[in-house]
Amino acid sequence: MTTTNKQVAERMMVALDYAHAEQAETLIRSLQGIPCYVKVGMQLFYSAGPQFVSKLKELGYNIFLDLKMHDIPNTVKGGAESITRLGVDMFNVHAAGGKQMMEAAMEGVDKGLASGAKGKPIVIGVTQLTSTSQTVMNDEIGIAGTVEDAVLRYADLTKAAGLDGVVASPLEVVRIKQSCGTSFVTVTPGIRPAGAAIGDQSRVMTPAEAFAQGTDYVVIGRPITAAPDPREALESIIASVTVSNEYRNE
Ligand SMILES: O=C(O)c1cc(=O)[nH]c(=O)n1[C@@H]1O[C@H](COP(=O)(O)O)[C@@H](O)[C@H]1O
Repeated sequence: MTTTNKQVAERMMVALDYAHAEQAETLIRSLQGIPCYVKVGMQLFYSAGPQFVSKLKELGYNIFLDLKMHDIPNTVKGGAESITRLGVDMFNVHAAGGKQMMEAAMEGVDKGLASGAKGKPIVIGVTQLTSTSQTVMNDEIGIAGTVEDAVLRYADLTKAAGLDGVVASPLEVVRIKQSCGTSFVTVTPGIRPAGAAIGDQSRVMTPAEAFAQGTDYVVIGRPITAAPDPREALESIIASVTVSNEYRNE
């Protein structure tokens, strides 16, 4: 793997959206040697639990634990403390829980660190889910204005609460970076290589386009996990970013 490809791979987060640990293990084996992040979401975590996260950590993976906590501040604080002790590299909470809830998450991280956790995880706020369209946000959920403005509002709130970044679609990255600064981390799902099925996603971009917006990490699930050859799918996504000439890894 070339240095550029390695740098791109390190910013790819493969979503292990499986109901059983064995399925995730099969995928992990097929991706061996590619230095990507792996994302453990609720489907896998609720079935395979913290032990499986520890196992992935022992294999040397960087882990994004995507449990999207959204509860009263005290409960989120306790959840964040437990997650920090688990030793993941990144986790998320819903920005819609508000500033006090997000601050409580950061207090939970501090408590986890004080009780012996090894490293501080990157903590990010979920803005508007990438499956949410303009129409759904306005007419069903009842939030007025553009999706982009709603995402921006959540991003500013997340920053004010002291978190490290947000989950958003790549379409909003430029404005988030303008408003919150270039070091404010953006994690962008809703990634679809050209021609791939969009499925339940709504606000999508190709991997090369997402990196050209200046995103830090892209999250990719089904375009890899549902491919006949997941390793080949990931390698060709990595190569598509390299050849775009738009990706800059400063
Ligand atoms: O927090 C997330 O990771 C997330 C936020 C969001 O707004 N949209 C979103 O798709 N995700 C996750 O990103 C992954 C996208 O998967 P695919 O649509 O299969 O590529 C899934 O695991 C989602 O749970």
